[in-house]
Amino acid sequence: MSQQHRHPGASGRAGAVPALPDLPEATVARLPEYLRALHNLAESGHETVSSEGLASAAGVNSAKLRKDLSHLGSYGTRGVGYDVALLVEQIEFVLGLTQRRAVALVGVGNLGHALAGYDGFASRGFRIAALLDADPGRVGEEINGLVVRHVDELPRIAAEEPIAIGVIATPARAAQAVADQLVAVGVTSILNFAPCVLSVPDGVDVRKVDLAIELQILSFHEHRKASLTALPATGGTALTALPGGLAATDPQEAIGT
Ligand SMILES: NC(=O)c1ccc[n+]([C@@H]2O[C@H](COP(=O)([O-])OP(=O)(O)OC[C@H]3O[C@@H](n4cnc5c(N)ncnc54)[C@H](O)[C@@H]3O)[C@@H](O)[C@H]2O)c1
Repeated sequence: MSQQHRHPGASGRAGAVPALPDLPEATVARLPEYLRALHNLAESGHETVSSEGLASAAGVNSAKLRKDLSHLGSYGTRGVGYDVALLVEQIEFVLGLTQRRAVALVGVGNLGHALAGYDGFASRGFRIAALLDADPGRVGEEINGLVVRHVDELPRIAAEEPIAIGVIATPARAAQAVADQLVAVGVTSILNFAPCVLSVPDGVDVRKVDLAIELQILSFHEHRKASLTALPATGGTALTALPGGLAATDPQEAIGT
């Protein structure tokens, strides 16, 4: 997932909750991984965990984990490690998960149906409050106990209950208009599944999920691995010819590594 837009000085949503630490974005991205690992540890009866244990459960290196958690003022206890319940509490507080946030999902087609039927949001602090679509043929359909409403009802829905996050699962050609509608009713966080760049005002955060891009990045690594095994050793520096006469001289400078 990529971050498309973030307004200046907004890391950690400064202003909304003044006591929050100003965290590096990469740390913010890892906190949900720690949280998931901590929940699993708690479920299996662990009350404490070492930084190495938590790092390996979360799939990161332990020095990075210690640095991340030090931003929260969490250093663990020498010889004991971190208190699992306390760390869950701290991370949930920082991520703003102590309140359940209302999500409006716009576009209830193939992907929208899958998202609307996914139970995992509730256990992670989110509640799908509205399902919206422009197709009258979809309006009225019930998914997981929620009835699909027409997207034009968005202002009424947002007036009934503030929408914290808007999820866009429409075709790309409709996504900008939907983003504008969400912004117009006060939504300041958008998760965009449509393969396009959205233009939003300052103060609105957009994150984009594009599985095709993830596959393309993996494709690059596959391609690179194949090219490295095909090349004879060149004393550590491989020179790979690219179309158009370009050359990649440093295979370590791969995107996404
Ligand atoms: N991010 C990913 O990894 C990923 C994966 C699959 C699909 N997608 C993208 O997700 C989007 C949805 O894909 P899909 O397969 O579910 O498409 P779909 O055609 O099945 O569903 C799209 C829905 O959006 C609705 N819609 C169209 N315009 C609208 C508007 N203005 N307001 C509200 N609803 C509107 C349609 O009526 C339809 O129900 C596409 O942009 C697709 O490219 C992304």
